[in-house]
Amino acid sequence: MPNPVMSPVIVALDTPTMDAALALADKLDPALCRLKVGKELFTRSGPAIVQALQQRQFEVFLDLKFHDIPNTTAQAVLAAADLGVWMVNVHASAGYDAMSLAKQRLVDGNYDTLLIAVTVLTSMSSDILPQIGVTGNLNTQVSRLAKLTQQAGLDGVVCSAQEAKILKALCGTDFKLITPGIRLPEDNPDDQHRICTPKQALNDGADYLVIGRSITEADDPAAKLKKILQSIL
Ligand SMILES: O=C(O)c1cc(=O)[nH]c(=O)n1[C@@H]1O[C@H](COP(=O)(O)O)[C@@H](O)[C@H]1O
Repeated sequence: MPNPVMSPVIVALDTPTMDAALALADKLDPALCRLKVGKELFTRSGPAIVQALQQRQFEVFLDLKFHDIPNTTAQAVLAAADLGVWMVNVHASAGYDAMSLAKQRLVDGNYDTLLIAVTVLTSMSSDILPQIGVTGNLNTQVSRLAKLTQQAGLDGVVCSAQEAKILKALCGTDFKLITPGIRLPEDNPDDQHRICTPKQALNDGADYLVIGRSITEADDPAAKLKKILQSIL
């Protein structure tokens, strides 16, 4: 197993091919970041990409956001844990039973893979929520799903850093907050709606920062990662 990494940055390798992902990984230092493998890359490359990154000493967050009936969700989480990944996620809106069964099976199998749940995607804003039947306040919805996730025994949630303060107060310091939608002031927000700078996110209580395009589309990804790390010193 790789050594624990002190950096809070998780770089999202949202590339279409394994070759492109490994070319990016080879520019990055496993002492300075973890890597996230998401739906596009995993669907194209499968477990081989996870193994190749682990061989390069990277800890991997497998971001497949499982959202299914309890048994299917739990067995998918176990399959991810069998790959030796550092962290895996589900959607909190799969519900308490799916989350708690998945966590129970990890505990029963003595896995140390962290299990977290997505609350409300950072690409969503309050005016979009009614499209999916959520008519209440966005922070209320994020808080409800975070509390449900904690009650189900998971290790933390994916949320926007804009909700970090509220969730740390609600769920306590041990409950991990993983925050995508991170941008330096000069970066393009792309399709993210609830964004925050790395420094503000950490000040407000985020534990990990998921950062994709700001790093992966930079002319020099390693230099951009270092710039981000310097901004949070
Ligand atoms: O679970 C995630 O990682 C995730 C949840 C969320 O609410 N928002 C979100 O952007 N993500 C992921 O975080 C990454 C963000 O990438 P960038 O917007 O390029 O920094 C993408 O890989 C998304 O799939």
